[in-house]
Amino acid sequence: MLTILSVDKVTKQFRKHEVVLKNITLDIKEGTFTAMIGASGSGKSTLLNIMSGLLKPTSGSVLYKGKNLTMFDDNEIANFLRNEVGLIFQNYYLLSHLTVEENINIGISNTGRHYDLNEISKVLGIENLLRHFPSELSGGQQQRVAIARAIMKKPSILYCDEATGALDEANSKKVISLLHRIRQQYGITIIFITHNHEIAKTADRVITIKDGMVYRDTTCTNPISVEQMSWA
Ligand SMILES: Nc1ncnc2c1ncn2[C@@H]1O[C@H](COP(=O)(O)OP(=O)(O)OP(=O)(O)O)[C@@H](O)[C@H]1O
Repeated sequence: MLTILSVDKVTKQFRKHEVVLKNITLDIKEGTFTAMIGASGSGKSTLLNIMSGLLKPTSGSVLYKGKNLTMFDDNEIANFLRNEVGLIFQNYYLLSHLTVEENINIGISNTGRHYDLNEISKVLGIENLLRHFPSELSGGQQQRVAIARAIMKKPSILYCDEATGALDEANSKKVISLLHRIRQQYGITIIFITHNHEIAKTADRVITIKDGMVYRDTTCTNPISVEQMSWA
C-alpha cells in the first residue's frame, strides 16, 4: 500500500503556551480508515489541522505524496485544500441561504474534476433533499450534505474532526457506514477523530494521542462492522 501522508518529528507550540504536540512521527497508507482517539486537549485536532495543511507545525514536516506541505506558501496550501482535501467537522457549516444542491456544488474545486451530483446524493441518501434548505433538514441529513460537499471534488484524503459528535446513535452509525462505503467505493483515505471507542473499532487503525504524543498505534486486522457496534 502506498504512503499518502508522512508526518515526521512534528511539534507544535502555540505562543506562550505549553508544547501541544511533541515529536509526532507516523505514516498514513492510501485508502485506509484511521481513527484518532485521546482525551480532550491531548492534541488530536491540532495534529489533524497540521496533517491537512490548515496549520503549520513549529518543527518537523508533513509530506503529502512526497511533497513537503510545511514548505508550501499560502497559495499552494489553498490549492492543496481546494483540490485534494475534504474536511468534515462536528458543526456542518452549511450555508443557510443556499439549497442542498447549491451547498454540495460549493465543494467542486477549480480543477473541474468532480463526481456526479446524482450519484453522490444517492450514495448518501439525500437525493430527495436537493431542493431543500439546510434549516429544513435534521442534523444527520445536514451532516450527510456536508459529506457530499466534502467529497464532490474527488479528494484523495478526507479529514473528519468529531464528524458524528453532534449526532445520535442511529445517525452516527449511518454516517460511519457511509464513510466506510465511500472509502471502499472511491478509495478515499479517511482520518477520523472521535471520542467514541466503538466507532474506533470499525477502523483499520487506531492512533491514541496522549499529552501530545502517539501513545498507542494499533493496526486492526479484523475491524468490526457498523452493525456490530454496541452503543453504550
Ligand atoms: N490556537 C491555539 N492557541 C493556543 N492554544 C491552543 C490553540 N489551539 C489549541 N490549543 C491548545 O492545544 C491543546 C490541544 O488542543 P486540541 O484541540 O488539539 O485537543 P483535542 O485533543 O483535539 O481536544 P478535544 O477532544 O477537546 O477536541 C489544548 O490545550 C488547547 O487549549
